[in-house]
Amino acid sequence: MDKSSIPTIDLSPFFREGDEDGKKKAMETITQACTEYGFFQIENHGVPLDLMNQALELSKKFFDFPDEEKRKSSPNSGAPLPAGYSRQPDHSPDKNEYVLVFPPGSSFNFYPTNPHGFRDVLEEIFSYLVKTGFLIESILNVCLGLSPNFLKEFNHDRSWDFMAALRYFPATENENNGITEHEDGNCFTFVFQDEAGGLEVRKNGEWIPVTPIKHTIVVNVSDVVQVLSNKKFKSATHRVVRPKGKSRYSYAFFYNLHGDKWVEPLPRFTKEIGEAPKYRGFFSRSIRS
Ligand SMILES: O=C(O)CCC(=O)C(=O)O
Ligand SMILES: [Fe+2]
Repeated sequence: MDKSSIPTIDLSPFFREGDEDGKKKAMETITQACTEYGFFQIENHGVPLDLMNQALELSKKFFDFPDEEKRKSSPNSGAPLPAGYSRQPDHSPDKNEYVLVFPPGSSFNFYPTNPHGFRDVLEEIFSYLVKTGFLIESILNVCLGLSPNFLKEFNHDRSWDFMAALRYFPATENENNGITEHEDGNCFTFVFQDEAGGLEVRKNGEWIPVTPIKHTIVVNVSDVVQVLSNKKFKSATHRVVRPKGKSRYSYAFFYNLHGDKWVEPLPRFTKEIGEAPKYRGFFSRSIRS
């Protein structure tokens, strides 16, 4: 594996019958990436490529509207969840704005009506990302040596997932923070991005740029998988550095755990192999990291 970039894995063997060798090789690379730092990219992932293009084009159009237009789809102050358009407060070190969406059909959703077709594309891509989530979940089970349905049974309720269409403002002379370094608190996150670049993952103390490759999706293993596996798989530390002279557009899809779920290292990674748990159990809360 090239030390200065993150691996890209072709998932096509999982979409055809009988390519056991292809699946095995893909899973070996995924296992290595998750053991080392919890980040990899996927291609032939099942999400239609023209839909990814459309989603990025429409979010760019939306974010280019004047504030007044964007704020028409801001959540009301009494809204139970901040669906719709929001912008990080001026005092935040994170300089981005975003549209937050919950699963299609959720009564919490509050979609922009402009540009035309944005809502349809957001709903469609959300559904595809859930399907790719099922696939990644089943692959992670096998990579961890768990039963193929383990994560699905552990976490069967998909109504807690959400997705953000994001726009990062261009860096200024003095600062370039887009999202401060963090780990995601969910199971795993998918990111796809335009060509601007700026996402970085920390590996052995060094920041590695996740160079955009058109039509790939970044998979970011998060805290729940790290805790269940007693840190066999790492929750990746990542950040976004804003490029100069241009905005950056991305989508982040959070494959979450449903509310108030007890999470602790599994016996398979602790007492069954004589290792002490590295974490105490906790109730997960499904919140944006
Ligand atoms: O926009 C990105 O590339 C990453 C977003 C992210 O890390 C997050 O929202 O947690
Ligand atoms: Fe993140």
